[in-house]
Amino acid sequence: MLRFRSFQICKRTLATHPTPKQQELMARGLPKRAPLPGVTDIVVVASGKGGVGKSTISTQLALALRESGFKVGLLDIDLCGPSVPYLLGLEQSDVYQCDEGWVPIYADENKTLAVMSIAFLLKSRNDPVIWRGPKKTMMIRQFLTDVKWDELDYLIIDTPPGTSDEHITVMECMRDVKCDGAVMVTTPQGVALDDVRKELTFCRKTGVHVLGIVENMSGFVCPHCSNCTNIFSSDGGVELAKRSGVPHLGTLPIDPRLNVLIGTTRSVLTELPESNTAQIFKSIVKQITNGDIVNAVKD
Ligand SMILES: Nc1ncnc2c1ncn2[C@@H]1O[C@H](COP(=O)(O)OP(=O)(O)OP(=O)(O)O)[C@@H](O)[C@H]1O
Ligand code: SF4
Repeated sequence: MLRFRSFQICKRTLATHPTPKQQELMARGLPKRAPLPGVTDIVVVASGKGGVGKSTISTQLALALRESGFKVGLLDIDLCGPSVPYLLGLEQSDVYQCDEGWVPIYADENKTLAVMSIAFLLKSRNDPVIWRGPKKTMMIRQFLTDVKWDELDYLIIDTPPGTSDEHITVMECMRDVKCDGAVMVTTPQGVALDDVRKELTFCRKTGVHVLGIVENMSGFVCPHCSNCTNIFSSDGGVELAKRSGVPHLGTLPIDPRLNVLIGTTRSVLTELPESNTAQIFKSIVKQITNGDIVNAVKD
């Protein structure tokens, strides 16, 4: 049986231990709340629908932020199907506890990418998470607060799909920990868009600021000539962003070369620097980091 003990949260505060990014922000006179000790900005990656590429985007976004020089944490709270360890090839890693909480896995020697997932607590990848309602809720809440992150510029949170109870709990927790914003992922087709539209309303109701929409799997990049072909409809995410009054952060095609990176901690920025896919990730990173999500208005 899995055990998830309660811990005293680290007492480190923004005032006594600001990260370099927090110091820079304070020097610029911008007020900043530090909802999790040591964490400057929290970005949640969400969608109203499953299978649209949340985990892929969370992982590559975390890696792209790391390549851009930030200290990054990646928290996978998809209790139904935690796939971040698989995507990063960290499935065999073991987490352990210290007095201050769970110690995340570091994806590199320089400790620039820290990873925590529910999957690290399961004996095998095939083990289901069998908790019900209140236990799951408690687990998610503890998971958010009981990880001992080192100082992070960004914590990326990969969430469960939008219809589950867990998802609702996660988004409610986001409000409580004062998340800086949500990146909504959709595919261009109507079904996914409908779900994301509902998710946008849900974010508005729960007071989670939406940083913008990423349209994923929009067209297919040929592995031979790199031409992009629109197999289904395209631009649904762009339209939704326009109509909802939220930024469109980028449109990613289905790029089979992304799948080659599965099981590694390599970023599309370093592996395919000339590709359109890398440029799109670069642009998303730029919008998140330049857009000063510190200033993001919480609805
Ligand atoms: N832009 C892309 N190009 C190529 N493959 C992609 C792309 N985006 C996602 N995929 C692939 O699609 C599948 C589903 O992606 P992913 O697991 O990231 O979705 P998800 O939204 O996190 O799913 P879930 O709702 O189950 O958590 C994976 O096999 C992933 O490798
Ligand atoms: S896009 Fe061009 S290279 Fe790729 S399969 Fe089609 S014809 Fe061939």
